Amino acid sequence: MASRPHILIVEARFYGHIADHLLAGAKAALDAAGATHDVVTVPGALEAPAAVGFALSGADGGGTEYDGFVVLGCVIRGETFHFDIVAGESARALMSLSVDEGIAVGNGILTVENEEQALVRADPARKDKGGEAAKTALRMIALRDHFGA
Ligand SMILES: Nc1c(NC[C@H](O)[C@H](O)[C@H](O)CO)[nH]c(=O)[nH]c1=O
Ligand SMILES: CC(=O)[C@@H](O)COP(=O)(O)O
Repeated sequence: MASRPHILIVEARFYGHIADHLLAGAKAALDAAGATHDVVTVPGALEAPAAVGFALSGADGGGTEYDGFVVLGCVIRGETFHFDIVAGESARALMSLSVDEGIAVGNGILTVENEEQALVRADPARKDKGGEAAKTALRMIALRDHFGA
């Protein structure tokens, strides 16, 4: 793994107060690991995979300055099928990017039934899913480096 992994955090701010918690947890985990990071925001979880793709293509059209990616967001079920689309498609697209592009991704997009479930999972002092996603990205960077991939 790079001496100081450089991470892109993609933050979906559909629920800003939830995103704030997730971001705090992710930043704390990256800082504790000695990693550096940049943060970009997107409107919602559906846009998060595209942001990763933009970073991968980059200004020079190839490669990326980032060793890995942490994607943060919160999808809360409403009255319609849209939850399934947003939750399912964002996860599917991130999974496809990680497998097809061989990139290290920590998926910290919460998919929950209500705000209380989201708060418990976003809070760094409780389930800290943002920190968990950051640690996952770092682990996958190390694993990729182990295989020389
Ligand atoms: N309902 C939630 C959304 N919906 C918005 C979509 O993510 C997307 O921005 C919109 O469909 C325009 O393309 N996004 C979340 O992140 N969380 C939700 O609960
Ligand atoms: C997950 C969503 O897109 C959700 O906010 C949509 O709510 P609704 O299904 O009530 O329109």
